Formats: sequence, C-alpha cells, structure tokens
Amino acid sequence: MRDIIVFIAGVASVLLLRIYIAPDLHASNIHEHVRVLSATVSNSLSNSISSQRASSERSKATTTATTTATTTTPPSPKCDNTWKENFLYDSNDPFAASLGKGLHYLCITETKTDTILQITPFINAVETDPPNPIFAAASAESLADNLSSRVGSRERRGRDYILYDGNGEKLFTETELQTENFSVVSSTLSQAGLVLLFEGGVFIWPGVKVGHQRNVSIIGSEHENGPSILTLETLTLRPLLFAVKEQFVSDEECDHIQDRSRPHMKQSGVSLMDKDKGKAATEWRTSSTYFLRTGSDEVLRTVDRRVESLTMIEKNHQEQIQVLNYGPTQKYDGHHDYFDPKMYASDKHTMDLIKSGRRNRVATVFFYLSEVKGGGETMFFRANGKAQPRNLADCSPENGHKVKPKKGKVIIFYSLDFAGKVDPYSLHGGCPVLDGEKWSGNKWIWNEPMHFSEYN
Ligand SMILES: O=C(O)CCC(=O)C(=O)O
Ligand SMILES: [Fe+2]
Repeated sequence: MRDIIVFIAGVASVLLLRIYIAPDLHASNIHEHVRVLSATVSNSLSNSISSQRASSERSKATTTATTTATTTTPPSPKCDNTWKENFLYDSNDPFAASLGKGLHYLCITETKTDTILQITPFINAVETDPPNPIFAAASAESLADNLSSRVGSRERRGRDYILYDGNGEKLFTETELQTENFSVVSSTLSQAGLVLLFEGGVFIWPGVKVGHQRNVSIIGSEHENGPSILTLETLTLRPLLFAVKEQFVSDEECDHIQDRSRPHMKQSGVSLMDKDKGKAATEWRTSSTYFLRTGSDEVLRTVDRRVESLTMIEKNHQEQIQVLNYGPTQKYDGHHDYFDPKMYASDKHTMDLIKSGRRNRVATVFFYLSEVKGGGETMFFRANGKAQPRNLADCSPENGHKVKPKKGKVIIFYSLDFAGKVDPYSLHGGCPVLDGEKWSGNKWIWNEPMHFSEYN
C-alpha cells in the first residue's frame, strides 16, 4: 500500500512538474538562486537509504512483527548514554530547545507485550529536568493522540511528521502510523528502541554541538567493496552546517564534472523576488553555471548515491548538480537557497513549484571541485545567531563563518529546520575569488520527492 501511495504521489508530481516547470526546467532561472563520532555511535545511523534496502528492512520488520505478535519484547537497550551524546542538544545551552525545535526522540523504555508501548519522549531533542513524563500507548489512536499532545496537531504543523530508527531507516509517516496495524507499529517501534520524529517530514542531521563528529556509512564510493565510513563534523549549530572531514568527491570525479560542464557554462541567473523584478542577476551573482544532468553518466550516478546516503534523503529529492565557475573577482552575494513564499507571492511559477511554501529546498550539499589560490570561501553571514547584515557582499572574517574551498570537499547546510520552517540563519554567499579560479557545485535537496531526474 505504502509503495502504491509513493508511486501514485510520484506520478502525480511528475505530471505536475511537466505542466508547470518542464518547459524551462534547465533554461530559466527558476532553479537558480533566491537572492537576497571520534566519539560517534559508528554503527548508529549506519546508512542504507536506498529504497530497495529500506523496503527490505520494512518487510523484515513486518515479518518479525507478525511472527512475534504474541511474544514479549525486552526493554530497548538503545537509549543509553551513548545515544544521548550523539543525538541530544546540550541542555545547558540556553538555545538548546530552540536548536532542536521540531525534532523529538521517543525512547521505547519498556514493552510489556508488543501491543503496549511505553515511551519516554525527549521533546525538541533535549533532556529536561525533571524528565518529560513517560506515556503508554495501546492503540494507534492513543499513540497518535499522545504524540499530538506533545508535538502539536497536524493542522498546526501543516504536514505529516516522519519517524526514523536510530540507524536512519525510515519507519512510518504520520499517516502510516495511524493506518498501519498497531501490532506492526508496536513491534517495529520496539525493535527500533530509539525513534527519531521529524516534524518537518524529512531527515535532518542533528548538530548536537559544535565540533561534534559522527560516522556515516556511505554507499556509492566506487572504489570500495562495501560502504565506506566518513566523518560528519558540526561546524555551526545555527545555521545547521556540517563538513565531511574526508575527501568526498575524488580528484577524477571533480575533473570529470568540470570537463563535462565547461562547454556549457553560462552567466548564472537568480530567481528574482517580487521586489527585485527587472534587475539584472549580475547585481548579485557574477559566476557562470550549468545544470549537469546525471542521466546515464555512471560517475554522476555514483555521486548522487553517495549524497543520498550522506543526507539520508532519497535520490529522487535531489536536483541535478548545478556546477559553478568563478573567475577572479567573481562572487555570489548573500542569499538563501530556499524560496520564501512571502517573497514570491506574485510569482505563480515559483509558488506552484513550492506549493505555496509546503515544498522547498531542505538542504544544500555544496561541492568544492577545485583548489582556489585565493578567496572564494563560502560565507555564512549569520553564523551563531548574528543579525541580518547590512552589506551582503562584505566577506570580512568577523562578519560570519567562512569555509575555505578544497578540491573534493563537501559541506552540508540546511535551509529548513526540523519543523520544516525556512531558516533565515542559512544566509550565505560565495566570496570573490582573489586569485585563480573556483569550480564548485550545488546539489539541492528538496523536502519532497521531486523526480527532477525524469527530465534527463
Ligand atoms: O560559491 C559558493 O561558495 C556559494 C555559492 C552558492 O551559495 C550558490 O550557488 O547558491
Ligand atoms: Fe547558495
């Protein structure tokens, strides 16, 4: 049933996309920019986001649920202190509850039978003193009611939340949780032990604290026989910004992406807000760009898979990579990668694309595809909660957090928060290249399947 729903939703969105955005998907500016565990649980969130694996895990869970329907499940060992270090925000941080807002953990503390769940919730990803009260659920309705009383009603949130297990496997959407047989729900959640609830309906890495490192298991590294383990380090909590410590894209892959794009590079566009209609994109962005379609290119397919496992978000949420080239002095002033519905109210094309705000870019995986001799950093102007800057082109180091380019490096930053709301702190730009040239690329990821690859 779930697969059928996904399929129907997929077909429907493909049809919509054909109607609304196919004519200029790659040509117009609609996909251009909006201006304006060293100590980890290495086996936790060991990622296997591929839909085949996810569905096989699901059917395993379902099978187990059926066969253990009358047996007793032991209390979960998964919510111990190790997971707290790797998932919870520090309750001493005065911003903890706001940093984790919209992300909740459910620890299955005790399960007398697999039809009664006893749950300790960690609301907004912090541990409170005294702890949030434990609750028990014996039916889909009581579970749904209990969760709603803690995370708010669906009407208020405007979308389905989504549940993942501690290995990053998708378990249930809110609707599935309510429509699935309760003994399957109960058994699946008990086996998971630790459940992550994202109000915004999409997986987002918790930052935990600056400098936190976690291991992520990556599928799609050609040279490996199995998944390779990479380290994701938290650079800033606000905005939520991470860097992969190891080289993510090989030198050969970087060269391949450059070579394929070079003949097609054109002056970059921006998606103009209502107030900026009539202005030239070069007022903010002077680089060249090209949307490089993955198609049947094995190198790009591998990179897309790698991004999928890095972000835990399925490939069909990805746009084609937007390759960027900057020569000396070229830059991109401060902007957001999300589309703020308030800024596009009279732009029907964009409003349709973002379903008036329900759909948006959730994450940017940003690739550095060359070394840069001087300048060309990515600047996060509002890092650590800074006020909106007056000058969106001032890359002085004291004005924010700067990331230095390095060939093959990637960073991830999130444009939406855990609750699915746009994050104004994600304001960022590309500082002018001072010496040499800069090749880089945007891999934008949406909070819903978009099937952009259908247009290959
Ligand atoms: O070039 C950079 O460092 C950032 C570019 C960017 O933010 C964009 O193209 O959206
Ligand atoms: Fe950007």
